[in-house]
Amino acid sequence: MPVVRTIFLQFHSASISPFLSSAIPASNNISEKFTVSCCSLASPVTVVNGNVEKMPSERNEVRLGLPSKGRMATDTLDLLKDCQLSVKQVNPRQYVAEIPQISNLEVWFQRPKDIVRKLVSGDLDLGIVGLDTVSEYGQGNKDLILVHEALDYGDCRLSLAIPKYGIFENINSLQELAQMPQWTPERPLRVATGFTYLGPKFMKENGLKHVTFSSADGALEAAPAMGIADAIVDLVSSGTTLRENNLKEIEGGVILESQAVLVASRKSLNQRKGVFDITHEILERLEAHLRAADQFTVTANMRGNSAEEVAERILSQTSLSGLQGPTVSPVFCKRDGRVTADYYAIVICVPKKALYKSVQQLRAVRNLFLYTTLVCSRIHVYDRLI
Ligand SMILES: Nc1ncnc2c1ncn2[C@@H]1O[C@H](COP(=O)(O)OP(=O)(O)OP(=O)(O)O)[C@@H](O)[C@H]1O
Ligand SMILES: O=P(O)(O)OC[C@H]1O[C@H](OP(=O)(O)OP(=O)(O)O)[C@H](O)[C@@H]1O
Ligand SMILES: [Mg+2]
Repeated sequence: MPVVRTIFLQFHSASISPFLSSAIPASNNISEKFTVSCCSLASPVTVVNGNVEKMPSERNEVRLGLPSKGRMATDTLDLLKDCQLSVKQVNPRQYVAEIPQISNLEVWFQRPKDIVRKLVSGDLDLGIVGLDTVSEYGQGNKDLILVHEALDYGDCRLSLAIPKYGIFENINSLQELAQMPQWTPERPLRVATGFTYLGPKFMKENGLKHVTFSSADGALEAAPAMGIADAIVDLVSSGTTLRENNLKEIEGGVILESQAVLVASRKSLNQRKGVFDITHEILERLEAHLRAADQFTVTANMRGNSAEEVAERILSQTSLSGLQGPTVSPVFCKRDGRVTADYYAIVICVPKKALYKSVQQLRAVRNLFLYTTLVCSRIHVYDRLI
């Protein structure tokens, strides 16, 4: 289950708590990465991605970047919908949209990597992308804040994978790969990847010396069989693509565990009017939804002499006694012209991980009574944050 591991906004003060050094490590100004010196001109030409100004640009609207394409796009809209935030696009070919429930917020559809770049350049204030994209394109920039780091979709890992066959047949760990005599300065381990920041950083941190990287986009898994590379660094989810291409992951080879995250620009949060409040609003809705998604209501009808007696029976069970509740309500029926309540409907709220045990214990109690139904359903909206 998605545990919401980090919420970085402190709502009672205007400050942002210190955070996140592991996922987004050392500071690094991303605009340096896009600075190109053009040798044929007398003076160098600087190419930056987005806004060239150092300060946030003049605008009054708060901007949220959402993935425009790929598997994250639909899932992100679905999540927002579950949080009662409907993204209204005037037409599907337009890149700007609004969320009527939040005023002064513009939604911009962008490629995930461009969302990260534009957060850094100050052209977006908030964004939803995979942690892998934040880490790769954010390159440790301290301006990027993970406001929510577990949105519970887009789960995958960035992994090093090698062939199952040939010289790699008996290699099953990063250590064994590093110790292979084949890798020399003249013939290094050749790795194909789209993650040209995280890949080399990982190899360096793990002491692999003779390694070269080639950048590639898509269908990376074919590179070893084509003789273009010895290994790959790519996203893995089910593992099917690796398996079908005769590749394997190795012990110690996971570079990053990723899922969708809500990212903000620290500068925007501190300096741009409205960003903090809107972030708070979105975060509360996300939290309410994600917490509720882990909770189930269990309803059972039981026979008893009184509501108190039924409640006592239920609370005598260890798994059920710690829960708030139960709610016990009489179920009325008319018998021989008289209205009576022989049955009681009990409702308890159970976390997903306690569901099986709770249902088992309810069944045990239920055996003492006549029963009609036992219904479990996911709670869709929590009415308030705990
Ligand atoms: N196989 C996967 N399973 C689950 N999530 C994934 C998987 N591959 C990628 N992701 C997540 O979805 C994000 C977007 O991936 P997606 O493949 O949709 O876009 P892309 O790779 O940038 O574009 P494209 O595949 O069209 O070139 C990734 O950054 C990652 O967070
Ligand atoms: O472990 P699996 O479930 O098989 O998923 C892994 C594959 O998914 C991604 O590719 P994608 O489908 O995005 O295609 P791409 O290579 O064109 O990006 C990733 O690059 C892997 O190739
Ligand atoms: Mg892809």
